[in-house]
Amino acid sequence: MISVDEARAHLFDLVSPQDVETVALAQAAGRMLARDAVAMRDQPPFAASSMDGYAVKSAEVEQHAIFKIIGEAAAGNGFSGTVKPGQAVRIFTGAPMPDGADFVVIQEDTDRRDDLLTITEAPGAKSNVRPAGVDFGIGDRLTAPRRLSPSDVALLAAMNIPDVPVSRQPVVALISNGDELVMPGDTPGPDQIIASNTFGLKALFEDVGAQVRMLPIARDTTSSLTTALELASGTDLIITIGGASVGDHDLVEEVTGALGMERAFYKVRMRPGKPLMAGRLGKAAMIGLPGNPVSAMVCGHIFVVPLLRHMLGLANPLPEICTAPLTAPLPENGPRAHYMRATRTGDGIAAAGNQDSSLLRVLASSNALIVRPPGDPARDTGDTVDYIPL
Ligand SMILES: Nc1nc2c(c(=O)[nH]1)N[C@H]1C(S)=C(S)[C@@H](COP(=O)(O)OP(=O)(O)OC[C@H]3O[C@@H](n4cnc5c(N)ncnc54)[C@H](O)[C@@H]3O)O[C@H]1N2
Ligand code: MOO
Repeated sequence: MISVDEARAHLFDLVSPQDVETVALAQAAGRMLARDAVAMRDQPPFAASSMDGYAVKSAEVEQHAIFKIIGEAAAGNGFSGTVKPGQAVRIFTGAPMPDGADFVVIQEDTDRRDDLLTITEAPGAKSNVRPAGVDFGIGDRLTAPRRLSPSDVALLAAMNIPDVPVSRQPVVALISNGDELVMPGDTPGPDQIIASNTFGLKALFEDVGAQVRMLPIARDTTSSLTTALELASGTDLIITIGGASVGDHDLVEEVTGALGMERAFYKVRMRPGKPLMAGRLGKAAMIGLPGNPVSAMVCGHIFVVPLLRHMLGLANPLPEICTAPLTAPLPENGPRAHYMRATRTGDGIAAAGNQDSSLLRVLASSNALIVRPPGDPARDTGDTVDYIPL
């Protein structure tokens, strides 16, 4: 059996970075920026007023000063003249500052009678002028790779970038297999349960930017699993769920072998998730996840999410490792790395009492996985442990 790090290295070797494609800005949210975006303009492109008021010369600003109003500057319609001593221009938020003016007195601090303006309150030192290019200037960059957030999309729009180079989304095929499985909403027979893993994994992988195709559940026959795997052709990553272990009805190894899978590894020194397998199947990478629901989800977090992030071009695709003090002791760990469902609170972190790999309720109420290396000795309350936030 190989270690988690070795398994991840093998997995990364099975894929290449995704091609770059161009998408319209309106479709860019959530996509991975593939090349730096470079601003082609300054923002704002001119010194602009940040308030509604009157543009004047700062040297003349004092309480009781009087000005003659000579015109108006609005957002989108600037004032073309020049402000001379003793003059003011009515100005609105976002309007270009008129030549000659470098201060905006907010209208609450003034009294206007026809064309005469009096400053009634002592204005503060703040000029209420945004310098040209204060947000960004020509040549400023939004650096790649980065997953584009709504704020990034707003910034790209302001930079006047209508088409965005992004990494093509990895297409993932998900194949649950087992005679016991039916889809949520179906009526299970007396020996059947609901296929939950497909849904949890789909959500997990879409959350990091993959496109997921949920294929029909394969039955426990070689022909059914073969058909499902054939339906997955053309995808970047084929993931089977269940049937990975040593039981008579665990067919993934046999069927993928018959289809010519070049196996990279089978079985990892970890818990849950030991019967993980991976290799290449045609042009796609293939991962066989264990069927136990928590094992499948933990392997999704530990292996598949980093693999997808790697395919999308991120330099640091691995899960973030944090540390926290234990609020309850832990027994000695066995020979496999253990990813323990746990709850992180303000006081520290505690593992759930029951770590059975079938318990989705425990997983759903956990917000962290404590990471225990193989052979980790017993730990006391207060000892620092590593964990991965979920
Ligand atoms: N003799 C041994 N038995 C087992 C070993 C072993 O080393 N020797 N390993 C155990 C471990 S660890 C795991 S994990 C499981 C994994 O087995 P499989 O990958 O073959 O999974 P299945 O047997 O098909 O299913 C296990 C369990 O999970 C349920 N399941 C499967 N798919 C789904 C799904 N899509 N949604 C919800 N639940 C699913 C399935 O009904 C079973 O209850 O093997 C141990 N056995
Ligand atoms: O190691 Mo299996 O993946 O616990 O249930």
